[in-house]
Amino acid sequence: MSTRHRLLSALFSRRAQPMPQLTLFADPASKSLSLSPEKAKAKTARSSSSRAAAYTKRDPDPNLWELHHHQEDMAAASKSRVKAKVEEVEEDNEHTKGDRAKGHPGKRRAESPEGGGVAGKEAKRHKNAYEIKGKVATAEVAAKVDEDPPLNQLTRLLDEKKNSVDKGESVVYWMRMDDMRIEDNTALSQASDRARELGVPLVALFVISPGDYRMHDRSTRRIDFMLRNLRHLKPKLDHLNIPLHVVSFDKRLSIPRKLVTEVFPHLKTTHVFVNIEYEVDELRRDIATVKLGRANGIDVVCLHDRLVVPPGRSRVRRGNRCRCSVHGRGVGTVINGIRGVVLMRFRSRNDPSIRNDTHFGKLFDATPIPDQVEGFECADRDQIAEVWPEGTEAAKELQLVSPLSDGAEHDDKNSRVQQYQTGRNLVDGDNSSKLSPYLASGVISARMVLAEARKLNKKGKLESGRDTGLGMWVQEVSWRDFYNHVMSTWPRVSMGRPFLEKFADVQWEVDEDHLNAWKEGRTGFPIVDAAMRACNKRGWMENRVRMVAASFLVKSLMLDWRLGEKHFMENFIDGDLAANNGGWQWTASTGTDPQPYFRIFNTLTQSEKCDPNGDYIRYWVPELKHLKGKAVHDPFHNMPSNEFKKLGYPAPIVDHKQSRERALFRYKNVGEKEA
Ligand SMILES: Cc1cc2nc3c(=O)[nH]c(=O)nc-3n(C[C@H](O)[C@H](O)[C@H](O)COP(=O)(O)OP(=O)(O)OC[C@H]3O[C@@H](n4cnc5c(N)ncnc54)[C@H](O)[C@@H]3O)c2cc1C
Repeated sequence: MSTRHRLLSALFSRRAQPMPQLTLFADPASKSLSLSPEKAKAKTARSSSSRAAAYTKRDPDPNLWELHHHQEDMAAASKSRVKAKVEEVEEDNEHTKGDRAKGHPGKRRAESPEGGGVAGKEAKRHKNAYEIKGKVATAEVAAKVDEDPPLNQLTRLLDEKKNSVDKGESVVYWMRMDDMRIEDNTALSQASDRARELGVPLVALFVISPGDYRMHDRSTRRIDFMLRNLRHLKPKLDHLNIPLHVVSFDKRLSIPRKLVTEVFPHLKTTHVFVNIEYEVDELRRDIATVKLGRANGIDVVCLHDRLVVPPGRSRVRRGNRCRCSVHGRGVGTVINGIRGVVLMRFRSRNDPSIRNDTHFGKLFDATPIPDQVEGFECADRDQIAEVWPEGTEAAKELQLVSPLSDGAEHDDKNSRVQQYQTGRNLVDGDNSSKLSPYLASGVISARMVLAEARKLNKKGKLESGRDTGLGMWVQEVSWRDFYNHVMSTWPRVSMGRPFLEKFADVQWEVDEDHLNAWKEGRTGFPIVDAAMRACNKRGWMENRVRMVAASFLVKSLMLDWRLGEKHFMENFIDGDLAANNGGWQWTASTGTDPQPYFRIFNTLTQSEKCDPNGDYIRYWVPELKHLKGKAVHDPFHNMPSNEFKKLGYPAPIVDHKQSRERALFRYKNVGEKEA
């Protein structure tokens, strides 16, 4: 058994053996797991060049993004460099100004500086109100963007008749941080076809943007995973004689201009292929790149790749509800309709003569992949790398509940995938695939996993439904598709707005101590604390405990769901805006599928259901490791107070019954606080 598999089974298969504490990472007996100070030393890479350049014609009523771009450009021209934090503050302020400049009086904002419900002076005292301020669009701006979502704008742009472009000397595949693979990659596959047609070499490009990562709350683990995957891909591309060119632009809004005016000309290309990212900022970046490219004789081709079924091709609505179950069946129907999942083939490699080319030959070593990104140094990189190794092969090797695992072909009752139906809500064992980091970074594609899932069905169909483990698993993968559909159709959700605007002004508590207790796993609710400590230590959580921890923050502590959304993004290795936002909005009852506000998770009941023997809690909350029986779920109410005190574990920070009533009142009477 490899070191990694030992570690994985230690971390995930808790029933089988006594669970080691997470200090096992530094286990002296296992040298490969101990921290290496040398490795931890970071080299930082940053390229910064500020060339003022004219930007494309602006709309008379510029949207927020373009406004930001303009302001950033002006700032770049006048100042050489401003510290990262200061920049964000300025950007946030411009955001607010921008809304007003467009004639939006910002009524909600005046009442609720967070764009949500913490009113007046109180909000200003809340440190975290500042953190999320500026990332929350006003209701008016969000509604306007929803009217004509950026994906529609991009689609129209791509459908427009375009002028033919000159041949150029290369074709570029611009790899994004969520399509980090060679296999089944639409843009890469089409770029390689085009290069072959034109008889020119294919070049892979990767853009690092710390400013983008800061703005989008990327976790250090996710960025480290990105770099590891990039390093893993480089020799593979090299083997195909494809150079990987890596550039770094701190200012995310300058990317289209930098690429079109500097990078693409340097790569001597007029044909660029990308896979579309469905987040608002990313779509706007692509719109700008396509427009600017066209104005400069460069064709930027944007393709659907991230999802099994591209947005809009499967029904997500029934009546006036937008439901994943409908979508899940839609995915099955589309795939079975086209007789299977179509995987993209990568057909051609560059001619080896590229290496002797005076220009392209140099690209192979010109831009090394940085060891770390400044501001995103991953403190626990070695441990995280052991648990979540990079590369498509590693994803396929996960011996967990996945159609990709060995043994998955046994679709009898012993099959792990079939057991998913009963096991998926249990957190005390090895019950789910752990593929989310790989799917979020595109190290494997959702098409690849569904193609494997389809093979497991005896009739060769893609099952989707709640009746079998496999069907259920496919449905879970459909959630990923679904939330991307939602985000691209209602971009408001990636602008900090609730999907259901009627809950925008729910009144949130302002309590730094409660927020920190939640983040650090010190709430006195063992299952919540276990989940949050797991999040902090391994950058990942099982779905059920994500829901429990999220529900506790929102409904029990009555803290703004966006604070939790941000914290998860900043810590998870699988941080993904669509899935994370979808999960938070579902839990906060502000989202699509029904989780009505009056359905509030009972933390204790959830704990007993998802961790029946308490093993998960004992593992992550060592203060409770000697507790027997049900006391482990609620030690405060099940132990004499002097015994409880000896545990060194906190008493519950809220009363479940009272907090439930408070949540019910605040959701029912949006904008009000109970007397
Ligand atoms: C509050 C909250 C935040 C979340 N944040 C993220 C996130 O940042 N990134 C992320 O990938 N998932 C997120 N999820 C969804 C889900 O919890 C994880 O995808 C899942 O726990 C990953 O474990 P797994 O790979 O073993 O999943 P499995 O159960 O094996 O499912 C297979 C795959 O299906 C997809 N999937 C499963 N459930 C969901 C779901 N509810 N929504 C979207 N996709 C799903 C994932 O890609 C997953 O890897 C969140 C859920 C909640 C409730």
